[in-house]
Amino acid sequence: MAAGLQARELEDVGAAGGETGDLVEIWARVRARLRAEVGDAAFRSWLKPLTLIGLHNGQLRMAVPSRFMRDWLNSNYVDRIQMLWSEEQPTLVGVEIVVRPPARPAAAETPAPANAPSNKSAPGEAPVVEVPTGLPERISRAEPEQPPLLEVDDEAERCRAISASLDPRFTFENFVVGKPNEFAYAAARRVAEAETAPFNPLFLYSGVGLGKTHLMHAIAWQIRHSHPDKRVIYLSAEKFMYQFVRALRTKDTMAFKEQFRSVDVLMIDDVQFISGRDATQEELFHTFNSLVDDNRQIVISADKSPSDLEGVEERMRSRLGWGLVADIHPTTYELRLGILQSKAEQLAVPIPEKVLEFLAHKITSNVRVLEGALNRLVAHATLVGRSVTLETTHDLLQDLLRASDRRVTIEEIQKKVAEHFNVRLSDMYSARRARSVARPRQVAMYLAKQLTSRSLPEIGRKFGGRDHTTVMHAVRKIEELKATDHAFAEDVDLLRRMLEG
Ligand SMILES: Nc1ncnc2c1ncn2[C@@H]1O[C@H](COP(=O)(O)OP(=O)(O)OP(=O)(O)O)[C@@H](O)[C@H]1O
Repeated sequence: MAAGLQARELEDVGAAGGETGDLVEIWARVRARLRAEVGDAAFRSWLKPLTLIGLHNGQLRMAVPSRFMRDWLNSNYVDRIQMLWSEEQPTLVGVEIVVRPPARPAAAETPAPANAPSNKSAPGEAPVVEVPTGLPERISRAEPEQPPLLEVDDEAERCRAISASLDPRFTFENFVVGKPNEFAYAAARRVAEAETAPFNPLFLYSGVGLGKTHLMHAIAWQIRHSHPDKRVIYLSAEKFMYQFVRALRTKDTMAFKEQFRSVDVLMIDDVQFISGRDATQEELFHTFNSLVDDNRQIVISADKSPSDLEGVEERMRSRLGWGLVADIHPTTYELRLGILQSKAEQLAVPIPEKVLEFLAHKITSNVRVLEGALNRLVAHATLVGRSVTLETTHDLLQDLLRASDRRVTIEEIQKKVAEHFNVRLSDMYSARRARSVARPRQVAMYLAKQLTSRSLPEIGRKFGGRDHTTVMHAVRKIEELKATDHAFAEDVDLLRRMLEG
């Protein structure tokens, strides 16, 4: 029998069949039945975190770590729990679920379990029978006590260790704003400057290399600057998973949960990484619930919108979309030029405006590639001590320029032209010289020269192994015809626009 139990409470426990241990046994049986009824996934999400506090006046008291969970259990499971429990103990009057958030550990202390029993009751409330410590782990505690996760005692140190990888260049000041990213930028700034979470979570998404990570780091820098006392954790979803798995392996899950659930701002980058990783998703889900309940800010980034995240559970996707979802659109010419001008300004080497315009026009894939191109020009100029010109740019960036040209292939051009002039695709490579097939073939060669960076011999090879002089002749012929035949010129321009998309 647990020490410190009052006579009145003993009566209640007695009604259960004699000993506090009976309560625990009943709970174990009820849990087993619930698990069989609802299945493993729902059980792990909603019922496993439920812990028994005790019984008073026929009222069963249980605890969960967050309000969100309590509400969910009240709407979905509490009646069933009561029914199953009543079958074991007909004197049961009701079931009450209370919130017991995980207590924050003092620095250099081993954290207490989130649901560690406490003998304190709310003022004016009758004390409740507490399940004493020393009961089987699986019943009385979510996790065993463990030393802190990163072997760093001080919690602030732990946060710093996780966020150590913030890039000093990724600040709001260095972020160039244009139409495609103004909404995401404004949302990020608002989160960084607000005293309390204005929308939760902030979900940023875009294609590769368009500035999600930059904005996340910028939020972290800004908060660090204006609220140095706030605990901010920034990490990739991959790292979150890695730490979670390590915590499982070393049985450090309590410290893990504690660490993530006690921050002021949690930022997780590239959340698409958790696709198909069920245990990590579940942990993240509970972390989110706990933080949102406490009004702590969460910022997430991904390469897709929440609803398009395949391999991510429905409840998680809906959770991710609850706050503000902001996407960054592909760059425009103006934004690319703005970014290049801003980066060029920071470099010691002068870059002619013509070169920046050329790059902004040619390299459209993403900002990372654009930056890479600029860095390559600067590195070359610095090494050989020669200034950057349009010519050196062409030479140095051949591969990049070709890669971005690859958006239109010669095969696509041949197919489109054949369709347009109603000839067979094979006529693009055949030896037939009849005007009805030779002219479309020449148009295709001309467009291949205009729309790709392939050389004349390369183009010739793609057209049935023709010589480069044949391609040159075709290009000249089409230019002549365009200059003299207006309808023909329009036809060719239309094809060009269709191919350029
Ligand atoms: N608007 C912008 N202004 C200045 N730099 C930018 C801008 N957008 C992107 N960048 C730069 O482009 C590079 C790639 O951006 P970032 O890493 O943030 O992209 P991402 O969307 O997170 O990419 P990934 O999908 O690969 O994670 C970074 O160096 C970043 O500073």
